[in-house]
Amino acid sequence: MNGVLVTGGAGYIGSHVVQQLVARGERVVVIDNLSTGFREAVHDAELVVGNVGDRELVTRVLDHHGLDTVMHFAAHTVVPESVSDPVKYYGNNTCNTCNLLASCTDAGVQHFIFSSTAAVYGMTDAGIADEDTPTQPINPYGMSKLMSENMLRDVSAASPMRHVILRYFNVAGCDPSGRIGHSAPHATLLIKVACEHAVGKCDSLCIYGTDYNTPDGTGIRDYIHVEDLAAAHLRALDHLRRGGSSLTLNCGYGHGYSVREVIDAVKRVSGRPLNVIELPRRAGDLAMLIARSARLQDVLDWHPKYDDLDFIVGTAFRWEQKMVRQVEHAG
Ligand SMILES: NC(=O)c1ccc[n+]([C@@H]2O[C@H](COP(=O)([O-])OP(=O)(O)OC[C@H]3O[C@@H](n4cnc5c(N)ncnc54)[C@H](O)[C@@H]3O)[C@@H](O)[C@H]2O)c1
Ligand SMILES: O=c1ccn([C@@H]2O[C@H](COP(=O)(O)OP(=O)(O)O[C@H]3O[C@H](CO)[C@@H](O)[C@H](O)[C@H]3O)[C@@H](O)[C@H]2O)c(=O)[nH]1
Repeated sequence: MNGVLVTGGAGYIGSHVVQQLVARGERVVVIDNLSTGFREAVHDAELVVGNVGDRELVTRVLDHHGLDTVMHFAAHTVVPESVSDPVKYYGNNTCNTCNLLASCTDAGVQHFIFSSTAAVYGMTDAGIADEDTPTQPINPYGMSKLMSENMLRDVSAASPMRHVILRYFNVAGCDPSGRIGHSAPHATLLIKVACEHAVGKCDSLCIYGTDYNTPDGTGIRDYIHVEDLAAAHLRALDHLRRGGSSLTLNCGYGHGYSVREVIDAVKRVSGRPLNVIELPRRAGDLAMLIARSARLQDVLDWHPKYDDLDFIVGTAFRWEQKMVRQVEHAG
């Protein structure tokens, strides 16, 4: 019987994937401890509140529902926090993933799709990474994910399970219908923070570094809309169900925008002036990181629908406006 366990399905990216899975008629069960996720983000799927590292619980959920696929999003995700508290990151991202893999082996899971990150690459010569670029993470977050990738490859090699590792670049935007979005209260991601400022949640927006070796001196990233990323997960599932081999794939559009270009887009889309403060570089940041994503397009026949900065920013901005209205309504 087909069915998907989505770990971290109450979080930002997981909830968008759950929505797409349910929309095409998949049987979905979510497990999430709600540490950074929200019960309200899970529509139309069963939510089990618990820890992915709880081997007994996860095995029971997999067996009880007869689930043959796991999509693993549950993790801590804040890079600076991983530097100050590495044990938290290795514990949740690596040790809990090891327990989850043990549950998958026990329950005979066939397909595993893993949320990895561009942070596994670290410094690249030209700021562009393909899947064969050496992995040299420069922070514990990236290392915790790389260790999980390696565990997954080893477990797959020793069992009938096959996997797809998706290395996300900078994920942004929200469901265009406005049903779900990015609700994290202490977000640090540029597009979310800029949109929070545009709706008045904070007084200013900081640019971290204006002296990078880039055309306008600010950092360049490859921003992928969360709905396009979610669609890549469904393609990955189809690939594994067709009997496709295990894969590691970059998820990005293959081109980037600078911090100043993103800020201009937020001004354009919101129609609001922004109070921008220029600060020194943030520790651990790279000048540029862009995906070579031809493999994702070729192997999974994935084609982006929302490769447009103003569209991405527009969906993020409308979600922030909705959250402000909800707070005003509640007050
Ligand atoms: N947001 C990005 O730009 C980005 C980029 C690269 C990779 N990723 C990866 O994508 C995945 C999802 O990230 P997100 O941005 O949606 O973050 P998020 O914090 O919104 O989602 C993570 C979810 O996992 C849950 N969770 C955490 N630890 C858990 C545990 N031990 N047991 C059960 N549930 C647990 C949280 O409650 C939350 O709902 C993560 O694995 C992250 O590393 C995100
Ligand atoms: O308030 C802000 C926030 C960010 N930036 C800059 O904006 C760019 C993007 O930063 P951010 O949105 O924080 O994303 P990254 O630091 O690139 O990291 C994200 O993207 C990675 C994949 O590329 C993921 O692995 C990480 O989890 C996720 O935090 C960088 O140049 C930052 O210096 C600012 O100038 N001001």
